[in-house]
Amino acid sequence: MTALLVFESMYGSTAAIAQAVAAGLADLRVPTTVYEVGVAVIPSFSASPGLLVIGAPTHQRGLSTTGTRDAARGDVAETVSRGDGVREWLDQLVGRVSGMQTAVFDTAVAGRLSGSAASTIGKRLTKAGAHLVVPPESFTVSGRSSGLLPDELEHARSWGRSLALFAAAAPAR
Ligand SMILES: Cc1cc2nc3c(=O)[nH]c(=O)nc-3n(C[C@H](O)[C@H](O)[C@H](O)COP(=O)(O)O)c2cc1C
Repeated sequence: MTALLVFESMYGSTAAIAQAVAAGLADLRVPTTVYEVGVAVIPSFSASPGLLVIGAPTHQRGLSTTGTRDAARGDVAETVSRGDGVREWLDQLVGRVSGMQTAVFDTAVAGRLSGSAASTIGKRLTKAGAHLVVPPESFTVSGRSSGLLPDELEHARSWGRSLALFAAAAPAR
């Protein structure tokens, strides 16, 4: 099995989680290609990855929009993602994911009211017929642009290892 991981990130935290998840998959011998969403091609039916993993920062309790990305771009000299985000990438993807094994994650601040980009992505994928091998996962940042809480990279690597196990155990579709 191989995996494709596509992420969006403004300040770098979701990018760092993406690399740690890929390292966890690699720990269990699942080669994983990681792409920032702006350069990620849409997987085709003929070249479908065994597992598609998608991650994004939580903005306004869900996926980023042009407006929230512009707001983030006002905070720093350069953001990691410079164009469209996962929301727009999913618009192109949803017709092609029926039966695909997927997993989704986000970064968010701690709290009951923070919302979850991963939950939004997961709903769109399952509605389009994809299978989530594990529930959506959130990794916690300490604030809007102040980075990940300690231990979140190890949490992400461990989640990556669990993805490899669940994807391998899932029935063929
Ligand atoms: C415009 C904007 C809106 C945000 N809204 C939320 C939110 O509703 N809930 C939340 O948990 N975090 C929110 N955040 C904080 C982001 O989750 C945080 O910036 C992100 O996890 C950092 O990841 P990144 O470094 O990959 O961009 C918001 C950030 C921005 C810039």
